Amino acid sequence: MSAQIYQRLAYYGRRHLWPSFSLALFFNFLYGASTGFVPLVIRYLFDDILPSSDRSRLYLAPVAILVVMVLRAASQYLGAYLTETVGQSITADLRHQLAERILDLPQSYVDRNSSTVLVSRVLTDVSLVKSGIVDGFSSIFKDSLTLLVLVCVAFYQDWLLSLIAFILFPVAILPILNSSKKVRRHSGKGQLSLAKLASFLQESVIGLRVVKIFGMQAYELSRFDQENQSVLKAALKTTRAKLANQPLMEVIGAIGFSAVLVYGGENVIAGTRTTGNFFAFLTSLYLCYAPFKGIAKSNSTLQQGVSAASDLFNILDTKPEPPEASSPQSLNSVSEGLVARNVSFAYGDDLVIDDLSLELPCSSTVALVGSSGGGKSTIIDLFCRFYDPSSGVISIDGIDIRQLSLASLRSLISVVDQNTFLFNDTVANNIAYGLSSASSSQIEAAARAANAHDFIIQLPEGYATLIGENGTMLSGGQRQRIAIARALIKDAPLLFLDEATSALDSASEQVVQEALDRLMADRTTLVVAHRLSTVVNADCICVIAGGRVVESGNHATLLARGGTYADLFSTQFANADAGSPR
Ligand SMILES: Nc1ncnc2c1ncn2[C@@H]1O[C@H](COP(=O)(O)OP(=O)(O)OP(=O)(O)O)[C@@H](O)[C@H]1O
Repeated sequence: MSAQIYQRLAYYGRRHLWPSFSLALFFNFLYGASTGFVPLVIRYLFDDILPSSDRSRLYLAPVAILVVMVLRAASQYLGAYLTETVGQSITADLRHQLAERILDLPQSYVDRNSSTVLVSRVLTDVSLVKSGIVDGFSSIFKDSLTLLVLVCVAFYQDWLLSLIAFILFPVAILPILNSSKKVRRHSGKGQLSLAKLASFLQESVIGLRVVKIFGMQAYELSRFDQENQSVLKAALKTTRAKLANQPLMEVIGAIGFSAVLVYGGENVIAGTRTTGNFFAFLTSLYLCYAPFKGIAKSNSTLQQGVSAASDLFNILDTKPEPPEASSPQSLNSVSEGLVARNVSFAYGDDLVIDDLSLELPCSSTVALVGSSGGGKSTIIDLFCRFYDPSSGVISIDGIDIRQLSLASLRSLISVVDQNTFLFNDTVANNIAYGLSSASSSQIEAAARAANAHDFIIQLPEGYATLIGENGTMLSGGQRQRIAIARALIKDAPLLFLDEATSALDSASEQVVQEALDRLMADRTTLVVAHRLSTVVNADCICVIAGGRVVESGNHATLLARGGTYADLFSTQFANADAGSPR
């Protein structure tokens, strides 16, 4: 499992193999090799220079050490910088791929997962992967090279003493592997809890009005604290697993060092070993200690990165849905219309659309009405291919929409619903969202047609005004008119209106309805509406109940029939002094 993750991370690294990674390898090797030079100089000093009382060679030694140390410092700087470059570039690639995948995530995935958890998880995971690669992997890499050089130097100096010093090192491998698993497990749980925590906070901020009006601050805080405790527990477990190796390393190091001290010391006293030889060996051993401990420490950082990478790869492996046809077709316009034949669809096991058949002829207006939960919005989602039906066919001009490329299908459709989503950008950019190349005169024309121009020019910076997160600076009716202007600019032949005026008061509704009338002109329109007054002029009204069409016809026919529509209509006009239908 983790081998696959390393493999995939290595795959990302391939692009940076030359020159960054290769040079990083070279400089890290140089760094390790230069460390190994120190004990050799010490041995030379004690065994050759000092006994010979040769002053010229004595002054040469510090010069040599200085040169090597300058080389070492430069290697350290360049090695660290290049490794960081590789790590940062890999994480940038990963971020790009994640953004690409998130923009393509299946709607069902988005329905199942909290958006904040997803977003904050991705962000924390990416930063952990970065630390795993840059801090973890690069330190392990550098320390391993240094350790390798020092062990070689030690064996070169004295294989027997080296054997005594290093014989216990392999004992540390099993506990390290064991703690790696624990670090991965607890760190994964901690990341999830942290993401949930972020989600709580964001929800509380977005829903602050509701929290305050219901006086639920204490309740929200207790929910937060519960998750906060989970984060704390996971963090402490991760820390315990991380720290577990340190004492073991110390003990192994101390045992090795003591054994060398006794055996080597005996040799020096017995005269079978020179002091220089022994001191140089002890120096090698001492120098081994830092990289040896460093490997164990960095391994934990690497494991956290591996755990985070595994979560990110799960997102990357989510198949985009719905799938594109193997050789998708394109349509630039609609000449016949849209037809749904015997379409069924379920959210999980919950059948919501049941053998529905419906026609939306070109240039006509068809209305979907009916009680809440009947499946009207789901029908629009199916027409946009946010979901695919489990059976039946939806076609445009006789072509199954699954055979059309997603881009082509969606270029034929504009949707205006009651929850218009606006981006935290300028008014102009929000209007031009469907056509980023739109000129300012096109934007203004669309805004005028959408009855939005007058309020836009009242804004502090007119069309250049930033409208805040999801257009918080605007009223519901203003947001709707921006959405209508956006649809006008897109100029798609199919228009789906889902309760586009339901959230508005009658004065705003009138202004928005006027704009909608302009938008609907010469377009093929599907309107979902609860207020029947808005759909009486439709060419065809379909009453939806239990995911199927239970009645259809124009207003007059349906009223005359005296069925469900007639009941709905009379109830609405009896309950509300809604005035006469348009
Ligand atoms: N993303 C979803 N996941 C699971 N079930 C869903 C989802 N969206 C809607 N549903 C369920 O599907 C059914 C139909 O919902 P839909 O929104 O299509 O009805 P509707 O007729 O548009 O309702 P309304 O008039 O209240 O907007 C409902 O029972 C709803 O709970």
